[in-house]
Amino acid sequence: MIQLKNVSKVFYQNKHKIEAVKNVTLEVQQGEIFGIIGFSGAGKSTLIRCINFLERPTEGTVSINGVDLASLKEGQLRKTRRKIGMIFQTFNLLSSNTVFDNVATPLRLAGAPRNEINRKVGELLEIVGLKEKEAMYPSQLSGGQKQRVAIARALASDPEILLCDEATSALDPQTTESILELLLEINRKYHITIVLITHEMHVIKKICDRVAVMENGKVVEQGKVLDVFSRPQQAITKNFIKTIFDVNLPESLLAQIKQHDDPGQLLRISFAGDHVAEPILAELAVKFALRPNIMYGNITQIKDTTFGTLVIRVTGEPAAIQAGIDYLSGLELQIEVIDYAG
Ligand SMILES: Nc1ncnc2c1ncn2[C@@H]1O[C@H](COP(=O)(O)OP(=O)(O)OP(=O)(O)O)[C@@H](O)[C@H]1O
Repeated sequence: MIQLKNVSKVFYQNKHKIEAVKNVTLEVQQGEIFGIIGFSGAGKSTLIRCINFLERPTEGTVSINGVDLASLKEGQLRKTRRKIGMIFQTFNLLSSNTVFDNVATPLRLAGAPRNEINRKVGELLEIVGLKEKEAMYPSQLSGGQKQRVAIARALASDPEILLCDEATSALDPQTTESILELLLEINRKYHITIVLITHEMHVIKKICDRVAVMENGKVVEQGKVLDVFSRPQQAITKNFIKTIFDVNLPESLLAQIKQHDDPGQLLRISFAGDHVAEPILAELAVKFALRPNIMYGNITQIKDTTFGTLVIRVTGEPAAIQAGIDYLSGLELQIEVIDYAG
């Protein structure tokens, strides 16, 4: 488990104080994929670099499996760091080394025997799907292939934790998908804890279990991705979600609704997992004699769970509408009455 307690990091540039990370407390459980999202300059890179002490926090503690990194001597810290792999947006491969040699480097540095290196590098290149490219040089590879080499190299030390610093930001959408699939596979097969930073909500949605949202050096919101997605608290979180999943009714539709003689009640229903299959609209009609009309809907996949939102207009007796809302609320659906009058 990774524990960050009240971590702050201050830089000084020409005597100017920059508070890159401010009082961050978070825990990453063994085996989970934890995402940190924020805009450029939010402090994500600095924070993730504090996890392996590439940056030493100015204040606060970082503990890995209960051990405070600040308490370790240089040799012990190096040993702990070997269990924390890292990959970068810019891949950081040695351009004069072949794919094989890039992946072999950590093993050679650790003094592994030649036959062990050959076996392990072969196995790792197999995992990342690049066995046939082992004699090539980084300049002969695509961005996605370079990142695969970097992932294989990071795995060479059998890490328990993999830190990903904007690992897919330099890649096109299709290549991003395949690298995210690979990270997911590595997490599931080898139970490696992954901490990633990104400015793309799509990355969080696809592979993360939990997420922390950073703004101006602070973590302003954190939780399970599904919870944060369905009940975002902060404006910045809502904006990130909006980039991939808009829950709002288009203005033109709203204008049309206002013109109805009996506009009824507008409800936004959000649902996840099992509730996707429930015939709630038919129930409203049959049980409460309401007339539900679908105005707008959106559905998406958040890692393994389906999440959707539906805006409906219900007309009928006011008491029946309230009873219908109570009924939907009882189903553990998230119901929101949209105020369209204003
Ligand atoms: N070594 C450094 N010296 C001085 N200031 C720094 C240093 N590293 C980061 N900063 C500053 O700290 C703040 C946070 O930077 P950081 O790179 O952690 O943000 P980020 O969220 O990762 O942004 P990006 O996505 O653009 O990399 C910025 O104002 C940055 O200029």
